[in-house]
Amino acid sequence: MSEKLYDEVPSLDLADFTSGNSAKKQAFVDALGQAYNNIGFVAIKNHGLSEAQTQKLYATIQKFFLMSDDIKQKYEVPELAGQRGYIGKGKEHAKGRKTGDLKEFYHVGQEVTDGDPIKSEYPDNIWPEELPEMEEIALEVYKTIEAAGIKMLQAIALYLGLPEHYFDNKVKNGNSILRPIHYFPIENPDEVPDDAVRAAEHGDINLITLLMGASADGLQVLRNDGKWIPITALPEQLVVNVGDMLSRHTNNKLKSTIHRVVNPPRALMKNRRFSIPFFMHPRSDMDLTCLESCIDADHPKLYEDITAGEFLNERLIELGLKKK
Ligand SMILES: O=C(O)CCC(=O)C(=O)O
Ligand SMILES: [Fe+2]
Repeated sequence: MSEKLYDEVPSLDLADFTSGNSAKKQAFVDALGQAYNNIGFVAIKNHGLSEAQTQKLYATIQKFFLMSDDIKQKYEVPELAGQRGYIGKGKEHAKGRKTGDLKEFYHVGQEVTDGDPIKSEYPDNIWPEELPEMEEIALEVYKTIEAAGIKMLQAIALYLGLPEHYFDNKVKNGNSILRPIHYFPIENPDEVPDDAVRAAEHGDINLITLLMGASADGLQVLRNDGKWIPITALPEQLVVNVGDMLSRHTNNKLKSTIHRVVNPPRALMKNRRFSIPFFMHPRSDMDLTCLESCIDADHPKLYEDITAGEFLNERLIELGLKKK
């Protein structure tokens, strides 16, 4: 691992990868690999998502979260283990914790439209009747970020010495989730548990996460030396990080870095925050067994063989979203 200590998350231009200039493409792959071998996060521009799409989705989800809890709860379906629709305040906690995070969120999943039998594995999306505009913009953003994610995985494949299109079929109609999050205002900080935070420190479950610029500060990533580094993406950037599935598949060559969302100072707890991550998952049958090319005498195999579907199931139980 390179010992470089980053003071901020490196910024890359996805157009360097897609433009057809082979030197730029290679430079992108090298820089991405270096960052993922170390801090596990980059910020990218030219990802294909427009400012207008971003604003429209934010406006829509703000309307949703500002509705009453009674209305929002109509869209909460516990039997789906939080995989679609609304997930209420404090329901999810980080792995290894009991206190729920100070957030509520909404899950939009894959819409399979090409006859792929995988459709039967996925629950239908849930759309709030109060917001007829939500379906179209959420699915448009879903597809656009998914396309950027496929490009990022192509760059990652090249860095790993795999065929460029190694991940393409594995993520085709994959189990990805778009998750608008509302870190709700807290008028009286004494009313929440002392150790409750917006998002306790965690690694993401999936292959990679693509995060749309948040409405406020708070996201921090844990550097190798134990220091928390704030992530301040520019409005035109997506923050893209490695998740546990990819770190497992690469025997930790790529780092799924621990991150968290801290609370604002006590006096500012009444300020809300919104963010929208896209968790890019493969199809459930993807084999996450450590790649042979990532195992050698200095890097013994760290993980048991497991499929993406089995790994996700384990995690949903650990996060409090699914019953055993
Ligand atoms: O809200 C954010 O900025 C990040 C959220 C996050 O890390 C997550 O939901 O996994
Ligand atoms: Fe996360």
